[in-house]
Amino acid sequence: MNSLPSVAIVGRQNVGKSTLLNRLTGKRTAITEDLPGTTRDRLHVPMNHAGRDFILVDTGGMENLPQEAIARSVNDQVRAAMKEAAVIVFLVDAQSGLAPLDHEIADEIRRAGKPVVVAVNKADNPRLALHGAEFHALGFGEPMPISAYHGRGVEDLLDRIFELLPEPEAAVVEKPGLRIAIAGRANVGKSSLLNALTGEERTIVSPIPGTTRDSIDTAIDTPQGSVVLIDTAGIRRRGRVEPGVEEYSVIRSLNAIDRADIVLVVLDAIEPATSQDTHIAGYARDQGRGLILVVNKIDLLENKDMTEFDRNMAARFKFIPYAQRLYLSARTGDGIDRVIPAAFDIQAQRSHRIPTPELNSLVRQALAKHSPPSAGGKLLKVLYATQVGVCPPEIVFFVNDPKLVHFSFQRFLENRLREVFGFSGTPIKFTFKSRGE
Ligand SMILES: Nc1nc2c(ncn2[C@@H]2O[C@H](COP(=O)(O)OP(=O)(O)OP(=O)(O)O)[C@@H](O)[C@H]2O)c(=O)[nH]1
Ligand SMILES: Nc1nc2c(ncn2[C@@H]2O[C@H](COP(=O)(O)OP(=O)(O)OP(=O)(O)O)[C@@H](O)[C@H]2O)c(=O)[nH]1
Repeated sequence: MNSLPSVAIVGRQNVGKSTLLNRLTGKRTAITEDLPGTTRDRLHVPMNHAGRDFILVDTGGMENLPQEAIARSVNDQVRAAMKEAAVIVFLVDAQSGLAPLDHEIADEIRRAGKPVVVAVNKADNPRLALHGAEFHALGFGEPMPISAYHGRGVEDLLDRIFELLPEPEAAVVEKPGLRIAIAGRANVGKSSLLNALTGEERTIVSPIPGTTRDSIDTAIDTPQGSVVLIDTAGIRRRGRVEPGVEEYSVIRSLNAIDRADIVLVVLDAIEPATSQDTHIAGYARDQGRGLILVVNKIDLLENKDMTEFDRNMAARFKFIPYAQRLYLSARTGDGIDRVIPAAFDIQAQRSHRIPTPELNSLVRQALAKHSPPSAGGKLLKVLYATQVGVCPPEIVFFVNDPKLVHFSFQRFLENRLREVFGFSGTPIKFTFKSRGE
């Protein structure tokens, strides 16, 4: 995956992490205060230095706060940030000097095994800068004296970070084939589905939520054509497992959707519509991906008549009425053989191009049936429609006044289009432009 490298600023409380972040980004993004522990949640700020893009990550202070729980979750977040980081900026304080906790943090940083630069902050004048030497003891080479507050040494620090950043990745050569993402929250059976589709035990399946860590692409040949399965780490429910790691799982899952043609939103038959489920499906829709709602674990359902269940599903997911719904069991294999053909079918529908004359005659007929909306006596006129894109299909309507287009009218047009041209399983993008635009 071609994601931007991140640079984590790590250090105990009150050494000036937020101040440094503000200085580096030239913005007042972080809240700084004299109170220790102000920076609670991590901040990610995109940066560019000397033509390199990276993401600067501010971490909370690594202090053993009396409120054990909060402290531990902060530490987990810091660890997660370090794990993800390409470079670590270890920030220490020239004015308070080398503290025992600095050594503990140094050990943590060593465990992360990343390139490190020690920045000695609050070295506001040359005398204080001399104090920097004692931080040699941390074992990360020459410490760099800086003053985040006054801006001293900050450019040099950026240059040093730049040197430590890895070479930009060569553009990843994506494998050819239909790209199918297996998305869903933790424990719905994504790994099991992947195994069932590939026909081998290639991922570790476990009843403990959060077992699938990294997204791995798997290429398979099917009777319908080549497929690349994009596996995603579960989108975890907030506060459930390992704070910090959860956040990265969400980003990774959304990344997988970004890279896919078709998204399998995997649901658990026992609990098929949590807000996480609808969030994932909504994201896939907004990205214009083909959508299949895969209800897994149907072997656990007592009532085998799915009519009522399916009616409820349609109601819960009425924001994507065109999404296909498949019922299966990754465990027993029941229904598995319908997944890949359904994905190829949707891809064909997403790729369909309506010839302009056909499209316009459909629009004319639709308008004749449903009198178009008007406002203050002004009637909406559709002058011309044309499909400008595929995957997802995108249709532009030239009208006399786009303000006259109501949501209900758009829905009416969409329904007519779907009745005639299908477009099953795919969102359609509509744009209304005024004549001359
Ligand atoms: N003299 C001096 N003070 C600084 C400098 N940089 C930061 N400070 C002060 O140090 C205090 C703590 O700064 P913050 O940026 O909030 O520190 P932090 O590390 O983000 O703190 P936590 O959120 O508690 O982890 C503030 O009062 C800053 O004004 C500096 O270069 N020189
Ligand atoms: N009864 C039944 N259990 C299933 C089925 N599919 C998966 N499971 C079980 O559900 C649990 C979670 O399955 P996984 O495949 O690890 O789920 P996941 O979505 O990859 O989970 P994370 O790694 O947490 O994101 C395991 O105990 C599986 O054995 C199924 O079709 N029927």
